[in-house]
Amino acid sequence: MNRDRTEPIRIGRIDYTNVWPIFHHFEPARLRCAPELVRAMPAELNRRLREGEIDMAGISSFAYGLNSEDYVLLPNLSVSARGPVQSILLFLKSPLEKVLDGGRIAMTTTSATSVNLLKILMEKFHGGHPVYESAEPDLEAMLKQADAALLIGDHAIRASWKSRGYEVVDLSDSWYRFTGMWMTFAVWAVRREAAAAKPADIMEIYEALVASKRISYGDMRPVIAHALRTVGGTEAYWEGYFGGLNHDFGAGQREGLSLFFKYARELGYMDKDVSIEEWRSAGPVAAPAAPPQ
Ligand SMILES: C=C(O[C@@H]1C=C(C(=O)O)C=C[C@H]1O)C(=O)O
Repeated sequence: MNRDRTEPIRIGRIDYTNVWPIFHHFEPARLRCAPELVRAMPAELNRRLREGEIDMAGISSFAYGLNSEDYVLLPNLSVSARGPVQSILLFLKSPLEKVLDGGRIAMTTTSATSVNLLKILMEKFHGGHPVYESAEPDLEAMLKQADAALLIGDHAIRASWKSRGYEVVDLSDSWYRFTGMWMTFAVWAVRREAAAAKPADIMEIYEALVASKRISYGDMRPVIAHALRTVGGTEAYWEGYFGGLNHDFGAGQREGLSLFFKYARELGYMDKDVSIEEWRSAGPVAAPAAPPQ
């Protein structure tokens, strides 16, 4: 579906706390192009962007890989970690050895990246062969049916707070231990036709997102205060949480994401080699070089 280009740009916002540093100081109503914000779970934003219902969004990095030919990626924005992330969690009811040996893992319907990261870790790095199923993100209901449950985002955070003594594996930590690399969970993608039709609007939005991120990183206290008020927890928890997250997309994150795509392809979960194309090489930032005189 191609949207009517006279309408304002529609931006998807992941409805989890992990993106707050990018959005806390982002005020769409103050932008000249007055974009609309649509909040949803990552899997829903992945679908909406793929179907052209929205023009740009933070989406699962895996969903970017699946449809990369339709998208350009905004530089320097992501949800990444190098080591533990605290919100991509596998809760174990049975010992890991049993899970690996044909055990059942219930995986949240809200994710695309972490479900594939889980498969890579279980199969490539642990040599296991679990059985996967999708389930709504409700830990106790998931563990009634399965030996282990994968939750992400605020669902994982809240479940970790009221943990019933399950062993918990932080998948970002596992990825780092096995590869020594960054893991990028979400990237900011723009539909190619939107980037071509409205480059100035995309640039205005992009600069406002990057500015919001810069302000948040200069002082995380307002973001932490907002998280305390709306989600709960303690100040120390949120300091640790935002301290472990990273919202850049540079050489390290790119290298980690390429490796993730390579392993997903190797295991048959990604159907092609993915080349990561950032907007600067496709958009107005890359003005053609002046021809030699
Ligand atoms: C770090 C996180 O990153 C996320 C994980 C995603 C996924 O698994 O598809 C998508 C977007 C991000 O929200 C998280 O949700 O906790």
